[in-house]
Amino acid sequence: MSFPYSTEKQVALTAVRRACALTSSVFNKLVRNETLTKDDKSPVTVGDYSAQAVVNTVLSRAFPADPIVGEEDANELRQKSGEALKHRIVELANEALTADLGIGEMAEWGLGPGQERTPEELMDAIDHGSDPGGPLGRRWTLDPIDGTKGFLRGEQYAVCLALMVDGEVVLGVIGCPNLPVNNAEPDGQKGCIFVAVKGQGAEQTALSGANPTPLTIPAVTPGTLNFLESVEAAHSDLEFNNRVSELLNITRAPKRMDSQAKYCCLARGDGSVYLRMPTRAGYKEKIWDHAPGFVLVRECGGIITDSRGQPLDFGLGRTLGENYGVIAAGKDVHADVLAAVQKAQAEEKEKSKA
Ligand SMILES: Nc1ncnc2c1ncn2[C@@H]1O[C@H](COP(=O)(O)OS(=O)(=O)O)[C@@H](OP(=O)(O)O)[C@H]1O
Ligand SMILES: [Mg+2]
Ligand SMILES: [Mg+2]
Ligand SMILES: [Mg+2]
Repeated sequence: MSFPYSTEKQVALTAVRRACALTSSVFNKLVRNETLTKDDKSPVTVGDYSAQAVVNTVLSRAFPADPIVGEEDANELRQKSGEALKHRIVELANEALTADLGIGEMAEWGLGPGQERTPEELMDAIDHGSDPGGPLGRRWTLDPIDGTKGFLRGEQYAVCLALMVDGEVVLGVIGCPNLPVNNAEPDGQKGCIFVAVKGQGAEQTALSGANPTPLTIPAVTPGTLNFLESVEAAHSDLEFNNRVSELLNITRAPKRMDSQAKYCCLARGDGSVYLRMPTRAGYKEKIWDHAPGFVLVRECGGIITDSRGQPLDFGLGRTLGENYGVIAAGKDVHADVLAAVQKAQAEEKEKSKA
């Protein structure tokens, strides 16, 4: 008997693993070994586009009818000025697609030696990510490099892919090439991939390995609570997190890292609360920044809501709609965090009246 979504899981793991190998190689070739100015955007651009080309190529071969909501589009690459960038992207994407087949990978998914794509096919694959999203039907959402700033710093970033059916996230895969396989050994082996399927639990595997470990968020012992939060102050209200920590009597320092690696750390107990509140009115969170993390947290036994205590709605389009923030935590702590968040919000409201 095969479980629901078992083929989708295998295809998604394959696509994300190949994209992770690609982004690691982009980092080694372009960031580490070449002289680039600090604010040069090209390595991350090359990485984003080529990873989206690879994942979308695999998905559309395996599931030709499925739309994809992807972060990137190929407009810039189709301009004359994008020629050099395009050339590099085509080379990298083809390198990733034509690598030998690994365990569980199928040539029918457009993979393996001899499966090169033309530049046009790869540009079309990138643009296959232009679906507007919505409440009905089956669709994927992809963030080819989440945590672009972390990628450039050589710190945390993630390749993130999820499948939604009628607005419900049913499968999520997050590849974290720089995350230690074991949090207790920060200098040990790095690179892991997380997968969750609705109703079937979640697991972690080393990117170079084959044996998954099931994941459950451990119960938090009082006094050991800590926050997982963004690095960029522009992405999440870190002052607000600070106040919520005070209200919860948290003494441990927050763990800051880029990308949905935060959800992965929560899933395996490397941090106990992921809190992300908006820094300004008007910014709408993108579905690809949260969909895989959402199903991962739930399948690890955690709770994830906005600051009203409502679940996130992935059926509204490319964004989560009006931004009420995100609170993700184990089931034993979520209610307390939610209450503290609401108290801090009430305090802010009082202050703004004064
Ligand atoms: N103003 C604002 N508010 C909230 N979120 C924003 C904002 N601007 C951008 N983004 C999105 O943040 C994604 C990265 O989130 P992180 O948690 O990794 O941020 S951080 O890098 O740790 O600071 C980042 O994802 P990537 O672009 O894939 O890196 C953006 O989609
Ligand atoms: Mg992102
Ligand atoms: Mg991105
Ligand atoms: Mg981006």
